[in-house]
Amino acid sequence: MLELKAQNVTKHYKEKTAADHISFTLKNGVYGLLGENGAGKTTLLRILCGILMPDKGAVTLDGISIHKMGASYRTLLGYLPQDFGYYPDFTVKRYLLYLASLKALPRERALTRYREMLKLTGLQEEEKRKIKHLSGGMIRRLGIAQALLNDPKILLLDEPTAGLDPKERIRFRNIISSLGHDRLVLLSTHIVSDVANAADRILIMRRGKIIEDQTPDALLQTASGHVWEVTASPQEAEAIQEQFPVCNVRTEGENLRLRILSRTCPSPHASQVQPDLEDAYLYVTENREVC
Ligand SMILES: Nc1ncnc2c1ncn2[C@@H]1O[C@H](COP(=O)(O)OP(=O)(O)OP(=O)(O)O)[C@@H](O)[C@H]1O
Repeated sequence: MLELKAQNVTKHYKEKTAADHISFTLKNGVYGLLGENGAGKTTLLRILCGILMPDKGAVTLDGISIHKMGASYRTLLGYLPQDFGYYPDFTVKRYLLYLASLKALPRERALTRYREMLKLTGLQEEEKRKIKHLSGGMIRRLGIAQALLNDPKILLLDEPTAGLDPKERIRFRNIISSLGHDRLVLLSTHIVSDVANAADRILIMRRGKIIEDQTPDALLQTASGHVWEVTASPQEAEAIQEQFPVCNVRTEGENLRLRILSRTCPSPHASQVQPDLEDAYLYVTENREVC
């Protein structure tokens, strides 16, 4: 099994530290890289791809620097950047076969993989359509199809669900879940539900640092006992929101039902509830502010 290792990876853009002494080891499975916009996810993925050199630290595959591996690393890699480049006037078929030739796939193999990828991503009916006529969701699926053409053992996906509607999102998640068995998939997103079911491990990134690296169950455990719900009048709700991080608010008649993070019981009327991953993510990222 492959072992992709980041050791003390650090990257600065002038005074900004986008990756700050990041270390982890990834093997086969699906990993969710969660973090708000600007946390440093794209920078980290570009470093893991070998497109960007870290200022400090190293990325190794089975103990060998990915930069030393060069082309042999790239044959193992599939990458879907946030804005992947495509040619709007190409048809789906022309585009994927063109990408297959860039990845140096022999003709027969290219055609087989092309058919398999169309099926996996549900784009069979679109093969003759020009990319400029596809929906945003179809284009994202085309992106994953191109990233998978060479059957990569390492698949890095940068915000693959950005801009998708809920139905496309679910479809995408199902594709991702089916991929992680015999490869390493790292998926970056700022949307917790994108990785809640699919990820074997969740890495949370904040201000260039990996602040958590846990299984979803362990992450839920972290927030256990710290999530509460309370019904409050709009005035009371305002006071609560000033005091505690609020995960969710919903209207209940004239009142509001608040879901809040607190280490101790925040009000005599509050009841403790089981955390979900959204709560746990907020708990971890807002930890210093949870009283
Ligand atoms: N080429 C660059 N020059 C200067 N600063 C940069 C550059 N690329 C990224 N940054 C900064 O580094 C930080 C991390 O950016 P990065 O794009 O890696 O984060 P991200 O988590 O992927 O965010 P997003 O989801 O918005 O893309 C941000 O503050 C960003 O403004």
